Amino acid sequence: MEGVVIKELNVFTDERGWLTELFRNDETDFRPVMSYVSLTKPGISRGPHEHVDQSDFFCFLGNFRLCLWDNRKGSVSFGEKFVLDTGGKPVTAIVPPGVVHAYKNMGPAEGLVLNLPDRLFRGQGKKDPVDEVRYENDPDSPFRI
Ligand SMILES: Cc1cn([C@H]2C[C@H](O)[C@@H](COP(=O)(O)OP(=O)(O)O[C@H]3O[C@@H](C)C(=O)[C@@H](O)[C@H]3O)O2)c(=O)[nH]c1=O
Repeated sequence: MEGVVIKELNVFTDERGWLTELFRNDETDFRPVMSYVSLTKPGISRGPHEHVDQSDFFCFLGNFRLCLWDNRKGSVSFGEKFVLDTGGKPVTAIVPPGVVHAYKNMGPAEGLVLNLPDRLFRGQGKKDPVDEVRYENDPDSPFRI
């Protein structure tokens, strides 16, 4: 899908556990301005959401299904749907504005998702409206996970 970047991370495992790099500014032009982490319980979804100006940089740590819908009228992939099952592998996904996104924890355990978006949530000093269209409570929405 145009502008979406999915990357399966290179995991270094040893007797203590594992380590993986999430972000390097020599590998992408993407420039995060904040980060947060959320925990999602088994069987639970977050989204679908769409941003007007913000791109998200998600990192999935758990067994997640990511669904994307291209809602950008000028895009070559307008109307396309994309589904990725991480299968428990750490995966990052850059999701541009206008691409509707949702994810669901498909596994039996709690899962973590980090996000390094390129806009501040509610702007400088949290004074602005949230840049987000939320579809999860819209019964007429075509976006269903
Ligand atoms: C996203 C965010 C939320 N919050 C707060 C607001 C609220 O009280 C609580 C939970 O926020 P939300 O309900 O927005 O969380 P959530 O529904 O998980 O929102 C996220 O969903 C995924 C699918 C995305 O698309 C992300 O961009 C983001 O919108 O955390 C922050 O303080 N900072 C943040 O950056």
